[in-house]
Amino acid sequence: MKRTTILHEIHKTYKLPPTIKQLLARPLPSQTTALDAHATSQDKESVVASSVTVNGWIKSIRKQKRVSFATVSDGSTSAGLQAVLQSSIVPKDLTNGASVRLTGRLEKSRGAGQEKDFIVEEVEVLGACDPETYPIQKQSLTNEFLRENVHLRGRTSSIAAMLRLRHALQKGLDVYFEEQGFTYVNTPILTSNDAEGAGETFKIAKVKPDASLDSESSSSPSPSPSTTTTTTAATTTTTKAPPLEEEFFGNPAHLTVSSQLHLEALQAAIGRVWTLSPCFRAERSQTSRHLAEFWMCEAEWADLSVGGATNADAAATTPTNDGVQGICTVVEGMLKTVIQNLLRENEDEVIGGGGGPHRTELEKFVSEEKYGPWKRMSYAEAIVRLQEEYARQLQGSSTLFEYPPEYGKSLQSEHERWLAEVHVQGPVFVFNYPASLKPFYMKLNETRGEGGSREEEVACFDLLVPGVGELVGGSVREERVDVLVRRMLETGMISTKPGFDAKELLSSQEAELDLDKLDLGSYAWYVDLRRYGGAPHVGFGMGFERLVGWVGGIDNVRECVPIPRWAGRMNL
Ligand SMILES: NC(=O)C[C@H](N)C(=O)O
Repeated sequence: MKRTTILHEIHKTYKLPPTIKQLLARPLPSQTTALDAHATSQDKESVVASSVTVNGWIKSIRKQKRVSFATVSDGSTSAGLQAVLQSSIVPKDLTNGASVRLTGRLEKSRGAGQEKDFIVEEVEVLGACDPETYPIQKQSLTNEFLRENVHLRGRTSSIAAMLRLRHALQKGLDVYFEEQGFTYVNTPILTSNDAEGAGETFKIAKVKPDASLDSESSSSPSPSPSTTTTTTAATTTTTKAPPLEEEFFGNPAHLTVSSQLHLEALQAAIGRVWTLSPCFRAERSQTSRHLAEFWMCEAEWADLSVGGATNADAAATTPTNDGVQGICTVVEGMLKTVIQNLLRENEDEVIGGGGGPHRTELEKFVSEEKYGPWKRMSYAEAIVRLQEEYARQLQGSSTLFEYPPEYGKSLQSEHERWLAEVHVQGPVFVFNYPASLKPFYMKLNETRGEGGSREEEVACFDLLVPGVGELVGGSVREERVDVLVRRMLETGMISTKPGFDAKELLSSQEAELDLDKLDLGSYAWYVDLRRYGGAPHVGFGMGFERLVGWVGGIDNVRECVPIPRWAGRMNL
């Protein structure tokens, strides 16, 4: 048997009934004549059967004397199925929110607004839903009300559309990375490192020691430190102090803030890797762009062209595939692929709440004719543009940046949004930030800014997009052991072994730091990656919820994740 035939047989035997989306996409039996003589048996099977059973939830119901109308949804599409029922078969508990099994036939609709009607012959209420107390009422509900009822909010059409959008975006990412020869890998959630060195990790609490290990060790001749002996004049009693809690893994553990470091280890083994993983940041931030638990799409790949000069200023106007410019090219390709896929699959329902201007804008950004390659500018140039704008603002325009832009300071969200929304009016890559603003793993450029006047800069970029600000960040990774270790020592991430002084080592005239004098702690393995066949490589990370927000035209990342968590809120 041919492979396709075998697969077809398997799909026939082990298949679930069609979803509403699948049913609505199939031709009706009355339209089968449209299938010509060349139609395959698969085509014929995909015609709607004469009797179909649908499981779903009642979204709305209008009960009339003779005939009742209900909209039924199973979540597979925003278009509900329009069910027409003889009122005589409508049970009392067929109310908004109830889960039902309906059997009947699909017919060409006589009403406007939908192509097909579902003429119901049998109704079974699988789970009733008290219409008086059901929180998901038909009137529009505020985001805050739905966050409080997060366990039920997937029943609303906007959150359900967001869930389908996440799915569609993930499929698009899969397509792009597959085409580029990447391998999808899984990285750990628990880690011994703070990948950003920014101290925003959630720590895993210590645990009580394992009692069974205790009894094994009780045969040891040395007394347990948790046993104390109290002597009084009359009696001698032995009481056990509560055992000291210990690290479960033997060393401190955290929830990961980024998969990057682990991805780098896998990259150094199989070349091109990517992941979409949960990340956790213990920031108290209450902004519309931050969550304590979020998903990040991250990729690392070997870039053997990166070995040379990495100062990308020269390449700013002609995108090349070297160094940081090469990463920007990949990120642009990835986003254009993902958005094109979405637009082609006509996922209109999930873009900006049904298309409209937001869809048109996205179409423009991914079109080579209408928008072209995305703009790129160095951090130094961005600061100049922002300072010009600030000067204009000081001369009397109504809004004034809260933070005056200054070389050497981080771009604030207001700066990022002005660059993307007003200055460029579209996505813009900002590259080569001062090293002091960025983490230890970013590669130091070989030249210090123009004329040596600026600080040392790193070969990195942020992609800023309208409505969101920073969507993606990435860099060439520092593969030179000495440069890497120096930055880690300077920033206090690693220390010296007893008897050595960090300041002295850093200022010594010796060409390279002596690793034997350093305590690399939990970063020893990361340094090893460079010592054993380390090669130039690059990577980036993209907040998945921010992508969902940008593409979906959704204002707050709390509405871009199924079950959001942020400082002060975790209802389930
Ligand atoms: N993988 C990345 O480059 C993302 C970066 N580590 C971050 O967390 O922002």
